[in-house]
Amino acid sequence: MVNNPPEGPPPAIHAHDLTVRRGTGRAPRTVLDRIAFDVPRGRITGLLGPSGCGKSTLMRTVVGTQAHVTGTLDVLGRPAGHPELRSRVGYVTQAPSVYDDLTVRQNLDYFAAVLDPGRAAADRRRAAVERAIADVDLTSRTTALAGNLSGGQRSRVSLAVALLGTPELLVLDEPTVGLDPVLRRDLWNLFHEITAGRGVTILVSSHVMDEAERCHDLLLMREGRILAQDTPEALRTRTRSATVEEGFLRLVDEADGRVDARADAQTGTLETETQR
Ligand SMILES: Nc1ncnc2c1ncn2[C@@H]1O[C@H](COP(=O)(O)OP(=O)(O)OP(=O)(O)O)[C@@H](O)[C@H]1O
Repeated sequence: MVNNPPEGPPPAIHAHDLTVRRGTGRAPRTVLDRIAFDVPRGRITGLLGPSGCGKSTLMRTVVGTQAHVTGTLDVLGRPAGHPELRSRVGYVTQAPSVYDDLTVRQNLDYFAAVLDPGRAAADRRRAAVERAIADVDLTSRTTALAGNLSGGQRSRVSLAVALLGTPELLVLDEPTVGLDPVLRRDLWNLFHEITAGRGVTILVSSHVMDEAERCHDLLLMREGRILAQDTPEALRTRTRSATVEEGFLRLVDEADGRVDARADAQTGTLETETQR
């Protein structure tokens, strides 16, 4: 691998010269454009940027479900999409992938059976389901139909499914969309517990800049490129900004050569929580 510091463990994700094209026909669009970044292990890395900048595409590429990929993308020391990564990487898509007509426990039993099939694995599956339900704090709702749960609870079921295989890396695509501030805080606390307690690496996307402050590290994206990779504090200091959002806008202006036009950039580049 290239660009790794000599000391410390290798990053959970290493990308170099990574390009993704999407769309059919003669002229597919370049959605990720020769990007390079590292995601350190055992930390929460936030992937932030405006709607349409390529966050979901990058996540799909990391979990190996995206076509038309060129360049280098190593995940947990293997090329993205390697079969060995199936049980080592958990992925939660934007829409909660649960069956509404099954209960919480039935959903988890089903996904556990897909992940670890066979009679011989029954005890292991039962233990994994119990642990995942406890992890997301849904022990009191195991017999509820998923279709009758609140948005936050459904997100938790999706997260529990992703936790079933005890992944080393969790890829979470905008898990807090549509949740109220209390549920968002609870979910972020859960992410921190998962990372601190088990050393799991989390790559989580959001287009709400407030959430940047909850991450250990940030990848700021814009129009298919990485604008910055930093900790929230380093980003604020480097850009002499009070918030990550302000720092992001300053970087956008610098990239556009519009350092004096920040007021323009504030008009809708990003969504803040108060606007949602
Ligand atoms: N199936 C597709 N075919 C062609 N282009 C696509 C397809 N899906 C997404 N795109 C384009 O790729 C770009 C990146 O989309 P992507 O969904 O990765 O962005 P995003 O940052 O996750 O957006 P959001 O925050 O709204 O989910 C967008 O310009 C989008 O129009």
